[in-house]
Amino acid sequence: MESSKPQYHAVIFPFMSKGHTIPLLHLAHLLLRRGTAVTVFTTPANHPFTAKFLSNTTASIIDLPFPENVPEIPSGIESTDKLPSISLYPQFALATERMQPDFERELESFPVVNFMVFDGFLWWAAESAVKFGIPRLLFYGMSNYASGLSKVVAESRALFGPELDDELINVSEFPWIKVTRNDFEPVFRDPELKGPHFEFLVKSLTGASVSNGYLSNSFYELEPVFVDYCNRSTRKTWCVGPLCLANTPRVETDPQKKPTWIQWLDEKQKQGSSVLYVAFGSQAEISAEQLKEIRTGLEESRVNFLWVIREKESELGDGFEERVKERGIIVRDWVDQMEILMHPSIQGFLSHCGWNSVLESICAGVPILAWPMMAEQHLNARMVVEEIKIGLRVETCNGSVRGFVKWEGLEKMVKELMEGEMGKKVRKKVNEFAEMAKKAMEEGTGSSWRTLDIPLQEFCRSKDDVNENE
Ligand SMILES: O=c1ccn([C@@H]2O[C@H](COP(=O)(O)OP(=O)(O)O[C@H]3O[C@H](CO)[C@@H](O)[C@H](O)[C@H]3O)[C@@H](O)[C@H]2O)c(=O)[nH]1
Repeated sequence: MESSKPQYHAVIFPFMSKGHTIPLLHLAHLLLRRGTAVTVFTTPANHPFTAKFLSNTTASIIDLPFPENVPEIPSGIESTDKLPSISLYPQFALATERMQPDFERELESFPVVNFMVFDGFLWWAAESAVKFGIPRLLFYGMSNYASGLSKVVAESRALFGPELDDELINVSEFPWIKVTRNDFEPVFRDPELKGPHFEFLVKSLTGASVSNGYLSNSFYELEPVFVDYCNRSTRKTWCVGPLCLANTPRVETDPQKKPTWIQWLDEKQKQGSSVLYVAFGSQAEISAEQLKEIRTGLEESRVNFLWVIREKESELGDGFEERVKERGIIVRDWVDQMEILMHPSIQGFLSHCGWNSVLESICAGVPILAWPMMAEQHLNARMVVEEIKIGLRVETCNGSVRGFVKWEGLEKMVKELMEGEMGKKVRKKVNEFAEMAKKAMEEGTGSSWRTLDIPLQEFCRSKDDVNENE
C-alpha cells in the first residue's frame, strides 16, 4: 500500500529494454510504499508496458519522444527486444542521448526532485541531473559478482594475457575464481578500442563517475564478498533487492481467468508431474540450427517442459509441437515469468542467466540449467554454478563457454537437473537462498529494506536541510 502523503519526489529513468525497465518499475512500487512520489520517464512506444506495471499507483509517467532517423534503427523501434538485430544495441543506446534536451525541459518544470535513479546506460541523464543539482543513484541491474569481476579483469588487463579465448585466467582479487576471455563480450577484449560498442561503454562509464552511489538489484547475503569489494573499490553500493519481491506475487484463483499455460501447469501439478521452464529472456538471438538442437534435446529428455519462445523463433516445424503435446507446451506470448517460476510444478529453469531471471529463479526456489548467450550472462552462469551452486550448466560440444550445444549435451544436463543427484543438491541450495531473499525484502526488518533507507535518508534529509537553511 502506498503512504497517503508523499513527502519526497524521486525521478526514475529506466533504459528501454525489458530486463532493465522491469526492476526499476519494481523499485518505483517500493518507493511509493515508502511515501516518495515517483515520476517515471519513458517513451511513447514503451508507455503501455510502463503504465500497466504501475496501474493502481500514483506514479506519474512522462513520455519523451524517441529520436527519429537513427541510422540502421527502423522508425518506431523504441525497445531493444524489438531491434532487428541485437548487434544494433550500442547504436540504439547511443541514440538515446538525443532525448537529453526534452528531458532537461521536463526537469526544469519540477518544483523539487530529491533524487534521481537512472539506468547506467543513460549516462546523459546523470549529466542533466548534475546541471540541476539533483542527487543521482546509478542502477546497473547486474550482480556484484559480475561487476566486481569485470572491474578486476579490466584493471589488471588480464584478458590481454592468454593466447586462447578459452584459456583459464586467474582473477587476482578472488584467487578461487577462474574465467576465460570468452566469458566477456568482445568489446572488453578488443585491443582496437573503437567502434559503437566501445564508444557506448566509455560513455556509460561517465554516468558512473558522476553518480552519488549505486543501487544494486541483489541482496547482501547472496554475494557478500562481491558487495564488499564493490563498496571498497567503486562507489557506495546499496543492495536493495531482489526487486522482483517488491510486490506479493499475484495469484489468480479463478481458473477461467488464468492464462492457458498456467492452467496447463495446474494440470501437471494435479498429475504430480514436475516441469522444466525454458526461456532465454527478452533479447537473446538463437540460430535456427541451435533451435533445432533445443527441440530435439527437450524431446529426447522426456521431461515435461514449458518453453517460451520469441516471435523471431516462432517456427519450430517438423511436427514437433504435435509430437510433444502431452508433455510440452510452447508459448509465444509475453508471460508473467515470476508467476510461472512460482508455480509448484516448476522444478527447473533452462535459462540464459539474465540477471533478472537468475534472481526470479532464486526467489522461487527453482534451480537453473545455465546456458548464457550474451552480455554479462557468462559471468552470471559462473556465479550460479561455481559460486553459489544453485545450478548446473549445459554442455557445449567443444567445451568452450560460447560453444554450440548439441541435443545430446542438453538432454543429459536436463535429466541431471530434473532427476539426478546433482540436481537434488542445487535444488536444496537454491531453496536456502530463496528463504534468505524473502527475509532480505521483509518490510521494516530485511537487510535490503533497511539498506534502501540509507540513500533515502541521505538524499531526502539533505534536501530538507538545504530548504531549512534557505
Ligand atoms: O515473456 C516474458 C519474457 C521476459 N519476462 C521478464 O523480462 C525480464 C528479462 O530479464 P533478464 O532475465 O535479465 O533477461 P534479458 O532481457 O536478456 O536482460 C538483459 O538485462 C539484464 C539486466 O541488466 C542482463 O542481466 C541481461 O544479460 C540482459 O540481456 C525478466 O524480469 C523476466 O521475468 C517476462 O516477464 N515475460
